[in-house]
This record gives sequence, C-alpha cells and structure tokens, in this order.
Amino acid sequence: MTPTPHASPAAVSRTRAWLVVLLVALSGYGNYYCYDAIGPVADLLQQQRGFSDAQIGLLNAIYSLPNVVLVLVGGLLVDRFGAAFMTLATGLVCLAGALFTAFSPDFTGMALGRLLFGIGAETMGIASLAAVADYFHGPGRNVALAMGVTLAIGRIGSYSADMSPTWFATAYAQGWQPPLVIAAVMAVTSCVAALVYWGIDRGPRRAGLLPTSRTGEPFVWRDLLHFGRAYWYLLVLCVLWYAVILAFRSTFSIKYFQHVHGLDLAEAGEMNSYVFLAAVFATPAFGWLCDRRGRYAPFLMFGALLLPVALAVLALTPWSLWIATALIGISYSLVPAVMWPLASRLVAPQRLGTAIGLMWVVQNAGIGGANVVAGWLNDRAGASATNPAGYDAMMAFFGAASVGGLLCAVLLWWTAGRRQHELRG
Ligand SMILES: N[C@@H](Cc1c[nH]cn1)C(=O)NCC(=O)O
Repeated sequence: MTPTPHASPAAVSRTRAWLVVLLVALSGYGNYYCYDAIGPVADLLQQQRGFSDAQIGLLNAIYSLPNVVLVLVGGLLVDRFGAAFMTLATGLVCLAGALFTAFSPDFTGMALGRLLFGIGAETMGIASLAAVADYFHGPGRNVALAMGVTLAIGRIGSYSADMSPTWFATAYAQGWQPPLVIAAVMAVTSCVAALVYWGIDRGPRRAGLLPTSRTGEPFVWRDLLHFGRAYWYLLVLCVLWYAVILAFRSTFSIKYFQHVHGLDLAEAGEMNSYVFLAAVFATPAFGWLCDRRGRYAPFLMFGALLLPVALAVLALTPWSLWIATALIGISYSLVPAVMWPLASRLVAPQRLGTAIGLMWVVQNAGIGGANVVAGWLNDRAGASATNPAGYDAMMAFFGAASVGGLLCAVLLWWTAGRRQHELRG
C-alpha cells in the first residue's frame, strides 16, 4: 500500500471526522430513499398512469443497466477529483434525476429520470465509502464502525421509503406525484449535506492531512489489473454474495415465503423487512466489533458462511422461518460491515474509488444476471403455490453461488486475512 506522503487523517480531529460521517450518511439517506421510492407508488402508477408491470420493472432496472459500465468511470472520477467534490456532483445528478422522475409528463421522461438518478447514485455510494476511508484509515481509527454507521443510515433511508405510505398518507392520498416530490425533497437534503461536507473537507485536504486525489496523472488501463490477489477474491465474493442476497431478498423471497412456506403477502413482507431493520442496528455493531478486535477476514468468512447455511435451512428443513431469517439478517449486516473497510485496507487510498468501482461494475452485472437466471429457472420449473418444488432449482442456484462466495472468503482469509496479516496492518 502506498499512502500519500504527509496524509495523516489521525491529525484531523475526531469530531470533524464523525461530522463527515454524519453528513455523508445523510446524503446516503436521501440516496437510498429515492432508490426505493418507486415500489410504494407502483400501484398508483398502474392505476393512474396505466403503466404495465414491465414498465414499473424498467424504472428500477434502468438504474443498474448503465452502471455495468459507468460506475467504474465513477470510481475513477472519485480518485481523480476527490470524495467530497464527487459526493456533491453526484448529489446534484441524483437531484436532477429525482426531479425528472417526479415531474415528467410521460413514461419516457420518468425512465430518463431514473437513468440519471442511477448514474449519480452508484457513484455517490463509492464517494461515500471513499470519504469515510479518507478520514478513518490507519490503525485505531474505527473505519469499520464509521462505514457501518454510514451504511446503516442509508438502510434507514430504504426503510423510510417503505414506511412512507404510512408516514405521508396525505401525500399518497393525492396520487402518484406527491410521494415522488417528497423523494426529490430527500434528494435536496442529500445535496445540502454534501455541500456542507465539501465545505468542511477543504481545510484538512488543503493542509495535506487527507489522501490527495490523482488529478493530473494520466489514466492507464493496465492499472485496473494491478490490485493484489486478495482484492480479486474480495471482488468475486462481492459479486456472488450481493447477487444472491439481492436477487433473493429483494426480488424472490416474498413470493417464495408465500408459495413454499404458506405465508400470506403481509406476513411474507414483514418477515423480509426484519432482515432490513436488523441491519440498521447490527451493521455498525459488527463494524465496531471488527475494529475492536482488529480482525476483518474471519468475520467476513463467518458472514459469507451464514448465507448458504440459511438457504439450506430454508430449502431442506421444516425449521421455523425465523431461523433462516435471523441467519440471513446476520449475514446481511456482517458482510457489508466488513467488506468495504477491508477493501480500504487492501488497496492504496488513492485507488479506493477505482477498486470499488470495478467491484460494483461486476456486482451490477451479477445482480442483474442472478435475477434473470432465477426467474428463468422458476418459469422453466413452473414454480407456484401449487408447485412449490418448482423453486428447488432457484434455491440450488443461489446455494451454489453462495458456496462460491464462501470459498472466496476462505481464500481471502488464507491470502491476506490471518492474524499475522491483519494485526500488522
Ligand atoms: N453497489 C451497491 C448496490 C446496493 C446494495 N444495496 C443497495 N444498493 C452496494 O454494494 N452498496 C453497498 C451496500 O451494502 O449497500
């Protein structure tokens, strides 16, 4: 690892560092709220604007599509122009996207809005992690706790969007548009937080206390391949773990709980939401634990192990759904709490944006691919409430991918994550 000469976040006061976390997390709150704002208005969009299921699906799919390429560019820009500038710039792109989505007269305009929002939002996610790494890298700086808090406040944004029909019932009673205007207001909040962060970051950055960006250095494509072996294990784990957890939890789990385990829609949705709610509290707690013990890879390995175990419990045993839900909840909290701090330890600070960008390019492709493959397997086997065995192929596919992820976590631990590696760094 080659830290910037003179960069020493330890010289930045803890209060300022935690203020940065708070501001970055607030911008993440707005970002995740807007991301999840389509689900609650889906029914209203169908009733009032006549959108089909495919159109509703496209409003979310179009978020990921450009990021199969563009989030890498975003990561490079974060390294080049710095996390603070890029959080603000992407916040403004997200706001433009949210406004387009809320005020467009037709579907095409809304889809363009979601496209713009996706382009800004994923790069903002990278800028947020890079911002926290800037202020917390180095021994005893609690990087995992700080990243855990940032992710947790983002998860509250998603939870708030899910709860918005209850919290903003009057807006929902007026139709599809007011809830999307509220989402745009959340995007304004993101921009204000990003602006304040940009303002307070200028002092320590100019004083050389933070890693400097790489402005002026020419971009060399070959640089992309020059990460160590442990980074590549982390990348494959990231792709497989997020592909399984998001394709299962965000797309198919509710339907699976209904058809295979006999829950009604409300019960299935509630069961699924506990995973999410648990992550709000458990992600920072696990981050704190990792920082305190100074160990990351063993926790990552344990989190990666719980996913195939949970899937096996769901698919192969008659045990209570609570057991699998708790196991998925722990995995969903533990893996992100460790993965991003570990990434910040495995690569040089000035290349963190590029490193995460590359991970998220493949991750976006993996999430999209896993959704398509799982849907195809279910259709092919005729999975339904009357044919619950039709879900077996999907569960086997998710199980195999999650075992692949576990294998990468073991290799990562073996290569760079044992006691003598981690306590040294
Ligand atoms: N690239 C994002 C994808 C994501 C996951 N959940 C919502 N969006 C990512 O990996 N973010 C880190 C995270 O754990 O939220």
